[in-house]
Amino acid sequence: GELKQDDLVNIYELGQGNGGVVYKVRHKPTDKIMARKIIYLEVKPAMKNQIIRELKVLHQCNSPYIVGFYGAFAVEAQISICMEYMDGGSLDLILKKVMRIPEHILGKITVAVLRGLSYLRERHRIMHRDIKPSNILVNFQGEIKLCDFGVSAQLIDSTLHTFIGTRSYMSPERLEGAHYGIMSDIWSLGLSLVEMAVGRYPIPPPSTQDIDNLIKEDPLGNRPRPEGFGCYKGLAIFELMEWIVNEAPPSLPRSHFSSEFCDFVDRCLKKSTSERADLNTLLHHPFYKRYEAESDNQEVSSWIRQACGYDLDMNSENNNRRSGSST
Ligand SMILES: O=C(NOCCO)c1ccn2cncc2c1Nc1ccc(C2CC2)cc1F
Ligand SMILES: [Mg+2]
Repeated sequence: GELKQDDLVNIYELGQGNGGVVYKVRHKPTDKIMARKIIYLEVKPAMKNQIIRELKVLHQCNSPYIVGFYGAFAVEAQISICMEYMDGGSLDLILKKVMRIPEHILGKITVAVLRGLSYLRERHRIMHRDIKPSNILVNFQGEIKLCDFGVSAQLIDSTLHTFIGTRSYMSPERLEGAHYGIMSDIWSLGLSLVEMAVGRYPIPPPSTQDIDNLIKEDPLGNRPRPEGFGCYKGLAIFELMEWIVNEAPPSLPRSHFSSEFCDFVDRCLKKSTSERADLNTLLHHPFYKRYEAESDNQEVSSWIRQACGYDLDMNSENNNRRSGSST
């Protein structure tokens, strides 16, 4: 049945950011644990109803690579979107916990993101519009799923002006105000992969020396990050956008990553959309092929558990530590 506010009990806040706050909640009638995102919108009632109507399409968005949807409703100026609770949190929070994400895990993440993007395009004729580590969620079963994609055109329009951010995963063509589409999601995937592989937002690109320091210091990439690392006082957002549009794209050093992985991100990060690989090309790329065969989630499940500091032999219920979620 329909979700309504009075049936939900807040457990704790999962995250905040970019105009939304997310709570871990319990749905009393079914005792189901959910994530509830609340977006504040001062819009006319007609627009609010249109947003809720458009969000109902999410009931048809069923894929192992897309976060589940339970329902949406509006109360005053709040839009609530209730979705599957992912107990491993989002990849930006995982990245804060560990130094870097190892290549074999990034391979599984790439498979999930490309399959999720394919599902959204083939079955719902939509692009994601906001691919970045905080919109890729994981759980202790080792599943990797996408959230916060642009299913409601009215919600997109109503939140366009609320862009708050210190970093951009937007493609050069989108930053320039040109027409953009799925190819813009491919750029965002490439940039996200470089960030997760190296351990910091990759613009301006880290020097080879930076990379050596990153890897030499911590080859396995699992030591907790020392204070101050990664939150380098980078460029201001406008300088960042100028850099993305005017300078060479970031790339991975072949000294520390496989040539297939380096080639994969290079093809995602071509500044010209005509040179950039499209979804189908990437689905045939050796880097994707290397990981698409593996069907079990066990490897990712073990890695997520150790990254979240869970002992492998304890189940997650015993630890009531918090895990983050998308914002
Ligand atoms: O949440 C968002 N941006 O995050 C910024 C606010 O923290 C956005 C934006 C535009 N959108 C247009 N339509 C939906 C959304 C949408 N949210 C959203 C989309 C899909 C799901 C699927 C069930 C998993 C959950 C969602 F919450
Ligand atoms: Mg988000």
